[in-house]
Amino acid sequence: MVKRVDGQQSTLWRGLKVIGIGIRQEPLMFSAAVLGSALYGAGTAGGGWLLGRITDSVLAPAFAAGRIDRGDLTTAGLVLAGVALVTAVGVVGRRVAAGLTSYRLQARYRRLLTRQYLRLPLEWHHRHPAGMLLSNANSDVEATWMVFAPLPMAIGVVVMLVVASAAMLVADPVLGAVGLLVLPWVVVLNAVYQRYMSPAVTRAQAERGEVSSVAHESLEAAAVVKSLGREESETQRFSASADQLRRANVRAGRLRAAFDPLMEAIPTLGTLAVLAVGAWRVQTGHAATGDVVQVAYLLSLVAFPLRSMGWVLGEIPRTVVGWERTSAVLSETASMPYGSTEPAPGGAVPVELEKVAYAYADDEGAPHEVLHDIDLQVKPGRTLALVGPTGAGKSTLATLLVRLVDPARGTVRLDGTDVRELRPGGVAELAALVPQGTFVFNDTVRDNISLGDPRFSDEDVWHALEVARADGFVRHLAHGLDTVIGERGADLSGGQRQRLALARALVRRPRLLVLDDATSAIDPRIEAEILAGLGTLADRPAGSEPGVTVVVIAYRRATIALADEVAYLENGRIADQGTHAELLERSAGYRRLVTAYDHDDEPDAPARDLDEEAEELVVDELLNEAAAPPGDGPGPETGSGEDLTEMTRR
Ligand SMILES: Nc1ncnc2c1ncn2[C@@H]1O[C@H](COP(=O)(O)OP(=O)(O)OP(=O)(O)O)[C@@H](O)[C@H]1O
Repeated sequence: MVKRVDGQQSTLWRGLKVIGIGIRQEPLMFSAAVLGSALYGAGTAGGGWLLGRITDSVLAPAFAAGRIDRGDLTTAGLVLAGVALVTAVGVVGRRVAAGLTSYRLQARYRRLLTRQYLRLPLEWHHRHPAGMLLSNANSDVEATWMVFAPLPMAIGVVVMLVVASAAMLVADPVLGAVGLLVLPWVVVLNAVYQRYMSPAVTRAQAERGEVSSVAHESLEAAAVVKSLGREESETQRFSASADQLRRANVRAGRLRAAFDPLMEAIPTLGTLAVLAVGAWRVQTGHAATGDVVQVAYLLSLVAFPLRSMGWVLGEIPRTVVGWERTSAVLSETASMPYGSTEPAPGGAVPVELEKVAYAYADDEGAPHEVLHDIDLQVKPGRTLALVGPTGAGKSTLATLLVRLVDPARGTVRLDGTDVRELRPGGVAELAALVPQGTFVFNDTVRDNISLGDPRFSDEDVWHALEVARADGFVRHLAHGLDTVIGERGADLSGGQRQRLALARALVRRPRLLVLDDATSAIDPRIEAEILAGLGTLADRPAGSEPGVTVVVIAYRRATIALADEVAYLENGRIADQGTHAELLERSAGYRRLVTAYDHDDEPDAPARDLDEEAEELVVDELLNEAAAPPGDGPGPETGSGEDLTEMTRR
């Protein structure tokens, strides 16, 4: 009957199934909580029964005789104290165990979700906003398992309900029956409550996810919002979303507020009925005063289990909504297939792309191809600059090279092996990507570089920092490698953050390094030093290719100048490939783009002449240096480089 698919019943059924899953995962803790609750129920109901007996056998005779038997009174007091102790142990046990059940389940599902987020391929993440994922791992998990706080109480006090009902009927069947008349009303009330509450709670939970998404976006874009003076409109956007959540919560709260007093009132009305009928039955000699006291007391006790069942039923819609939202993520099967090929040891790897195409899914899920038939080779140890107008597909190509995504067609080969055939973790051993957006963890410099990997000693970390030309500023930090960098590296300059991100990739001694605009805030001279120094990272078997193969997405002439060759990408195709000079000569698109880089931002740059001069000096020098093999001689030492960086940024 419960399974019938109308709104309320199916919600209840689905909720019970989720509860079943939780119980199977925490059977011991849950049983302990129910046991504690049963002790409490038995103790409380037993106390009621005892009270009736004490009234009849100790108090009533004492009133009749006009004197009290101290022995009887002491025994009665001790028995009642014993029962109270059992009840107290039950309450504490139930609270602790119920809390542990709920929080352990929450912790387990947060871990599962986090693992799933990390396991799911980038394509899946493209389709799911980060705010939504946060909401899944936070409020949805909480909503799912909070039901385990009142549940043991509701189940345990069934004992109380049964004991109290039996005791009522034994004390006086007529009075007991009058008292038990409240039960059907409670069931009806709960059914009505579920029907109205379920959609209200579903709505509130969805709104909670939405608020979380908007908040996450606003915080992510804090700098943009502030710099463009959009605080007011962002505040309004957030307010609108928060307002929707408030309305949804208020609606759910109103329903709860209407339901709770009714739930309270029903047993109280029952007690009134028991007292009225009881007074009449005592008068007519059909019942003893103790029976009336006992039934009235037991009925007031029954109010509690009924309420706790109401709490559980009130939580069930949230449980169902939370579970559906989290299990949607957990049941995602999207994954990347892996082979078992071990990456062969060696030095710089050759890179080969053959007829590679890649498509993103649009809003309707239809594929939208952004890279078409890419054929590209990079010889080991060479540096290739990927150049192209915005949206040409450079970053997408970078993610394919390190297998963050797989091509829709074609093959990406590293060291002659299709990346799909490498064992899990194989690509990460060969290649490292430093992405466009530099991410720095709110952690020490050391952990930002090693990411907690114990394979890397402090010596390795310092060496990577040296190659990334980050050792200078790290040595000046208050605690060196132990300095905790503020959230997202807010304490560092853009160039410093980029160099840390670079060191993070370099410490892993990649044999292919992919830099997606990862040096844009670094002074070109330092950038040249970094690329020239990459060879010193190599700790490779004799006879293997030296150094590192580098693919660098370049936006500045200074960066392009550092490459051995250039691939010019236009509308998702390789329009031309060759040296910078060759492309300047024969590719009109490339020429236009590179010239545009030269004159970019012209109207807005106040120190334009100085900028141009500085950049041209550096670029000319670099173009000359680029002709010589890397590592021919160290570049000039240029201090922090941040000032020059700002001058020479396009
Ligand atoms: N997550 C995504 N979902 C859908 N389309 C995307 C996604 N990321 C990029 N695209 C689209 O793919 C195309 C190539 O984007 P990509 O970021 O690779 O270009 P790019 O050359 O690196 O651009 P830029 O120089 O601006 O960084 C663009 O048309 C872009 O709109």
